[in-house]
Amino acid sequence: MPTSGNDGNMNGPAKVRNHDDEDGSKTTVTAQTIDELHSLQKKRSAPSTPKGAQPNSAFSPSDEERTKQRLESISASLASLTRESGPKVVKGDPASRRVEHVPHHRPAAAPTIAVSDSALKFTHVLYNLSPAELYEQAIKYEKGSFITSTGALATLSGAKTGRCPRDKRVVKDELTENELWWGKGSPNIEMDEHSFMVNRERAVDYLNSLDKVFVNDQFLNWDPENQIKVRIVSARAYHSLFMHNMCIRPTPEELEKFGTPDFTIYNAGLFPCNRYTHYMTSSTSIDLNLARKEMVILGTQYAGEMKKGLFSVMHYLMPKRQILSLHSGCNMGKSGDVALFFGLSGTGKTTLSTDHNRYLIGDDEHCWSEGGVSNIEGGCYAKCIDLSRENEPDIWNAIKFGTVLENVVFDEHFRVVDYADKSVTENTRAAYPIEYIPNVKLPCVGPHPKNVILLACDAFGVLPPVSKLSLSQTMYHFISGYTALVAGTEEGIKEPQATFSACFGAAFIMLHPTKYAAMLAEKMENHGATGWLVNTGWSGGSYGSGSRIKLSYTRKIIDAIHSGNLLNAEYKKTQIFGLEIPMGVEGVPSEILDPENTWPDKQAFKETLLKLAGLFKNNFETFTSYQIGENNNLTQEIVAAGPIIDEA
Ligand SMILES: Nc1ncnc2c1ncn2[C@@H]1O[C@H](COP(=O)(O)OP(=O)(O)OP(=O)(O)O)[C@@H](O)[C@H]1O
Ligand SMILES: O=C([O-])CC(=O)C(=O)O
Ligand SMILES: [Ca+2]
Ligand SMILES: [Mn+2]
Repeated sequence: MPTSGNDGNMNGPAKVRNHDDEDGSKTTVTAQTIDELHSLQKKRSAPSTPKGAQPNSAFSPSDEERTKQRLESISASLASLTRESGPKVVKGDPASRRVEHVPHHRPAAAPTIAVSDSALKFTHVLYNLSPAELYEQAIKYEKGSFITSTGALATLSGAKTGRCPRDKRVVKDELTENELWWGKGSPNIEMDEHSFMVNRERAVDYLNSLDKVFVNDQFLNWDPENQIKVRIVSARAYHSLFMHNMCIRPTPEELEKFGTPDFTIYNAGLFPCNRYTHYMTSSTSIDLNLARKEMVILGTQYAGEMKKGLFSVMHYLMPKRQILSLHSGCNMGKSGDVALFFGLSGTGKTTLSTDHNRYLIGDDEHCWSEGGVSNIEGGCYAKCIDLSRENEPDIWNAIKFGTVLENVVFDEHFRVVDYADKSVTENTRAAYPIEYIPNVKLPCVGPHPKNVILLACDAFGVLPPVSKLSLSQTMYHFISGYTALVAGTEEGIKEPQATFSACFGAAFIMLHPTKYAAMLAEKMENHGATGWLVNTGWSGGSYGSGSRIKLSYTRKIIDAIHSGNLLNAEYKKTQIFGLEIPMGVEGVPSEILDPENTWPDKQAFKETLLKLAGLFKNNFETFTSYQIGENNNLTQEIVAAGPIIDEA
């Protein structure tokens, strides 16, 4: 606060003075009290639709009515299903005196047995807070929340720093029993409706026991005809800001018309599930009920569960509308050419779709419909381990005010993040709104893809840096969903671990993989898309002797795919995997294009290649008994497009 020059009291505490003091100075405030001064600081947000008359009343009767309806809707979301109709909800922070609109909530003649003390208390609702408000909530109330030197919000996700796929449950009822993929290899582990309700009640009771909950009303999917309205009820500002960034943010006008959500998440992750509950095998449970359109989270605060839980929902809802949901990144060139980037975690979807020379449509979850592609999300979720300004400038610059930084380590005084530090976890992450990437394509939609790039981080070092795939090879590798990362990178040399995850995201799919594969084949064929396999992993030997392919080389390869130069290059076919590899790529040393050249020990190369081929074959066996598409020809072609191990 500026101090008046002729005040004569420069050393004392600043005084609040009235401006019609004797000196009539304009440098003093008009407020009479500190409270009044504070009340001047915050201006009411303008109502989203201009109301014409009554410029002084910020809330016209219809605004009031709308607020009441919204609180009733939230009260219904939070209602216990075994007691009275819903908790008393109040808008605003309980710590601030400005509490708005207590709805007159009168349960309809509840029987005494249904009345409990919890029915007498209020639950404050912090509804669609802004990033600044969420920062303040996090810093005030959530241990481990700090502002980093670039303005991001550093948070801790608690004991869980990654997803828990084994704790995911899906309600098996008459409908889902037949519709979903169950059994071996499926990510859908069943639970019954009753156990779901036990967990739901547990989550709702926990949330209602708090002074306040956060509620986000947002959208999924940039395709306006297939948009899904989601409500996220959570206990932490971290969760609310994460979803604010990751889902599509409604405009004030859209929020006014929001109405009833299509899907609701109850995130009670701070509270464990009860292992006496049927189907519970740990204190963590992520439960999906498609009939009720609800998800319950207990026993994990890792925010990625919400993001990927909703992705599972989309993997159910979209194929019903003949829309293919994809675990892929997506970008578009200046001339409108769209590329999809599939790959398991850590293979480069976010890194390679964030390309300074192209428009970003999205980094992780998309839909491919009759109209083209659309991003499901409103934000990106980038891995931060070893992040550098040089290699990934756009992601680096996106880590600023508003961005959630999970589980990173920083200097205690300057709050400069050390991205190399894995003390909390190797899975450090940044969640930021997509418009933090400068060349974003808004709205995040594009025409039909021209290139479908399958990313594999092959730590065995035997897959070529790039190969052009036939349609059946694309399907073979899509269904296989291969990558091989190295487990404990710090404990010296370890065998790479091959991972096969159908559709490059088996943890999120709800139907049998062949359903998605058939849709992809049809769309690629109809729109003339070319498939590519890009190894972002090892070259010159397996993990331990070779090294990871330079990101700059991979970027050159991707450039050549986008430009169309690679489509017409000269090719040769590899042994065993039968992959077409180019003789040259601009900016990439030719000798690395055939991995055999880069291995000093040719015998070791051959053995490792055969070993990997065997792993592919074993994995694919479970799919050979399924038919893909309308007739059996495609299935046979796809099986034949895998590696051929000649025993002779
Ligand atoms: N040649 C390369 N190509 C791609 N990424 C590379 C390469 N070399 C190193 N990397 C690193 O590998 C990581 C790829 O992670 P990225 O976040 O892009 O994975 P993702 O596929 O988006 O995973 P998720 O689905 O978990 O978000 C980054 O940290 C990147 O810097
Ligand atoms: O969901 C997460 O935690 C991160 C992610 O994108 C993935 O694993 O594919
Ligand atoms: Ca990613
Ligand atoms: Mn992902």
